[in-house]
Amino acid sequence: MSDIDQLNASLLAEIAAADDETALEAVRVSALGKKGSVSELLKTLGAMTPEERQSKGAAINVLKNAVTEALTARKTTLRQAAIDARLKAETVDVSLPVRSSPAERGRIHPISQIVDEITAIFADMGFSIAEGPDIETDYYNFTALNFPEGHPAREMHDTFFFNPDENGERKVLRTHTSPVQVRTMEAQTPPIRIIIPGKTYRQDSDATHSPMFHQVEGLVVDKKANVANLRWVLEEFCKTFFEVNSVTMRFRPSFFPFTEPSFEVDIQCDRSGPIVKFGEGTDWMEILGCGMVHPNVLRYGGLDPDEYQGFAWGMGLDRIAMLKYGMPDLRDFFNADVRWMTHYG
Ligand SMILES: CNC(=O)COc1cccc(Nc2cc(Cl)ccn2)c1
Repeated sequence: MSDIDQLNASLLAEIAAADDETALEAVRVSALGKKGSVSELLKTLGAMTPEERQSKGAAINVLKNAVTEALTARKTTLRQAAIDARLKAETVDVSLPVRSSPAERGRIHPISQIVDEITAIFADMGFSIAEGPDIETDYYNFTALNFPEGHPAREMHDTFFFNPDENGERKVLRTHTSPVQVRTMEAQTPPIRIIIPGKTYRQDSDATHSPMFHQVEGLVVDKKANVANLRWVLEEFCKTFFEVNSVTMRFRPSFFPFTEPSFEVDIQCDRSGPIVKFGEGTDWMEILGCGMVHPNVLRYGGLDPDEYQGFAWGMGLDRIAMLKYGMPDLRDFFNADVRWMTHYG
């Protein structure tokens, strides 16, 4: 066997024995690198006679091509083997049962569950869902909702204010989701039937008040909308939400700048036991505020109160969720304690 045949055999054996790309690269450098065995052979051609160079040169080129092809083939094999190994290691067996621990499964936060549940109930009644900015202008959060200048709600003790911007305008963190309703009245010709879930903010924090809380408000504006319609809409909602066939509600006269008349609504329940029961009992639980949209608010929305009427309501979601889930402390909603989530989620 010639020295070229011996080199060919040993290089092909080294290439076959390389079990990863690093080892294979080392073999390539040892054969085809500047000081590689094949490169050294090619350098000997210079000192040969033309006849020797012709025969030896051809043989060395055959060797070089054979080694190059073997290196390429081996690299492809190794790459495919690496892909197969990953596929095997990372394969997810979708036929496996779900993980035992709920905490590992991940879950929907109870507030999100309640938002989905309430918006689904109103969506079934023909309402659309509207959203708006959490950072609102003073105009949409107060003025367009008929809050007079100097109203206490406009004070710092209740509302988060931003520093005035370059135009001297002071933005606020919205204290309710009502601004979205004004924006909708400006943008949409009645009939309007919208439900607005969202975060709201107030300078308040104790066992039943969190500085960030969730509200759902609703608005109906049409050529004919009255208190009887309002009562029906809220009764239908409560029966579905509290899962009872009949519900007794009490409308107590109240006051909100943006509604006239205004009411606070209680639902009859039984609070004698550890868990509040709805649809029975002789106790009352306040669940929401509502009323006929004040004519000034219709006007701010660009509507003529002689042509259109409306009613609206608002409820604190966190409070409703505490009622439904029987939770003692509102602040637990936002502590992201896995034990709490496991229990309520
Ligand atoms: C937690 N929420 C409450 O205690 C009371 O919320 C309420 C009560 C009555 C009406 C509304 N919203 C509303 C919005 C517009 Cl644009 C016009 C008229 N009203 C919200």
